[in-house]
Amino acid sequence: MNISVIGCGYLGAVHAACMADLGHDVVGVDVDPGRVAQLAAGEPPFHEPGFAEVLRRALDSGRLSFTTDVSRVAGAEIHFVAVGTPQQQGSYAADLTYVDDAVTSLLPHLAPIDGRPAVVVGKSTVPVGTAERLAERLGDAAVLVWNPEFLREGFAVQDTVAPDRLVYGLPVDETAAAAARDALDGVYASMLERGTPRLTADYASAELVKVAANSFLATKISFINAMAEMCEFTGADVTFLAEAIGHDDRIGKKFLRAGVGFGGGCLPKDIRAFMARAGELGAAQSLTFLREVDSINLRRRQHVVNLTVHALQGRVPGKPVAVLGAAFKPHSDDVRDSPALDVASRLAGLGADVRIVDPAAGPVLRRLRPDLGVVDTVEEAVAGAHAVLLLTEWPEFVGLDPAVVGTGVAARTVIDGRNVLDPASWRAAGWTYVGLGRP
Ligand SMILES: NC(=O)c1ccc[n+]([C@@H]2O[C@H](COP(=O)([O-])OP(=O)(O)OC[C@H]3O[C@@H](n4cnc5c(N)ncnc54)[C@H](O)[C@@H]3O)[C@@H](O)[C@H]2O)c1
Ligand SMILES: O=c1ccn([C@@H]2O[C@H](COP(=O)(O)OP(=O)(O)O[C@H]3O[C@H](CO)[C@@H](O)[C@H](O)[C@H]3O)[C@@H](O)[C@H]2O)c(=O)[nH]1
Repeated sequence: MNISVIGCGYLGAVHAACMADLGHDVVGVDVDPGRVAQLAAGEPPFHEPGFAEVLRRALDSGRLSFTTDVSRVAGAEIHFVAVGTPQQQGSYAADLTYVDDAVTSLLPHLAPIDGRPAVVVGKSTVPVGTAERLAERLGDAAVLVWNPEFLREGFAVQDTVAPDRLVYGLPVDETAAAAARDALDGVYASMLERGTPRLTADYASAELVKVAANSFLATKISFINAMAEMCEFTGADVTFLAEAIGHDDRIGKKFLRAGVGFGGGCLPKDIRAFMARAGELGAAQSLTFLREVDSINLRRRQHVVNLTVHALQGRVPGKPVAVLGAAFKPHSDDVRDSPALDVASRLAGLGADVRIVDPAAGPVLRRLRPDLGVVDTVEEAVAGAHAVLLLTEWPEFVGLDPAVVGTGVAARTVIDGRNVLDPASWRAAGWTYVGLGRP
């Protein structure tokens, strides 16, 4: 099928390449000429395992191209909207400017193909009610489907081609809904043939599935981080607690890793936008718990700062501190709302001589935060450090030998912000080990 993808960031670029790899003809459109040039040259503009290979294969097949010229979407049967919906400056609400701009730019190029209406598919994460408003804006020019995306960074390719489920939010008009559903089924045929569950609903339900899922995940993390706080008060071990409660199938083991908390371009801004939307709808009370989820999460960052200040005996200015990790999670170079970067920034703000190292996010960090001391190796980061903070659980950090790391430091204190190191072996090597809710 002929497809266009508007917005080629983490979501759109991976979606475009994967759809072409599945055999569709895809044009990816982005307003950022640098990004388009990189993608067209087969260079991933971000770190995402497996993406470079899919991108290269899709480009070589001749089925994938990238452009800044939105008129090139004419001829596509299906147009995916995958632009950003970041948090507005000074408010919790989502900024829908990019989504509205994308629709505005598409409108002149939408036309029926072989008598079938054009189909616009919203993939961006939006406040409930957005799809209905956009459908009105599209009028007769296209049928709108809301098809939220659930991919995780670090697993984006795998999650795109083998999702847990597909959700379609369809228009009320049954004929339009059937046409749009069939068109989207054509795009996802290989997944549907493998038995991927496909759930259809109205627009509002489909939009809510996405933010409900992210709210649940964020709540799970803040729940275990609240338990970590309780463990800190009682001397109990949150990693044991998580394992023990996780044996109950109703609770499950996933998303119960206590530490410095959640970050990234999704969970933090999505729960805030959800709260903002609830307020607009007069339903703020239904989501007050998310306020607590957010504040537990942010508290963990300050807690790590406090632990570090304590380790430095309150004498922070000028003290070298090694920060291992900058990305919001391993296997990504995304530093959007990253807890690691936030902690590093707060410590730098207190005057610490922060040296931060990340296997993937170094170049991004040098561009975005030239004020921070970004280094290339763990050795450089820990040289002369009075405290070592592990804040992103990259395998190369988890596997560090405490004896080797210890040779470079000024003081052997490690703060394990992800509870991934083995306290016994670090202590045996002469380190003061500080976990988060873990003695
Ligand atoms: N990143 C993820 O893992 C993920 C997963 C699921 C859903 N989402 C949602 O998907 C959306 C996109 O997220 P992202 O992380 O890919 O964002 P991003 O910021 O990485 O990418 C957005 C891209 O859209 C481009 N853009 C902006 N306005 C445009 C326009 N009018 N026309 C064409 N291109 C335009 C930008 O230049 C940028 O390249 C968000 O709503 C996000 O919440 C993201
Ligand atoms: O037990 C856990 C699990 C995760 N995290 C943190 O939570 C954040 C988010 O992790 P994850 O959800 O794996 O990454 P994302 O790529 O942001 O994916 C989330 O956000 C996407 C965008 O909406 C959704 O599509 C995904 O389904 C949803 O998992 C990261 O900072 C993790 O370090 C924890 O602290 N403890």
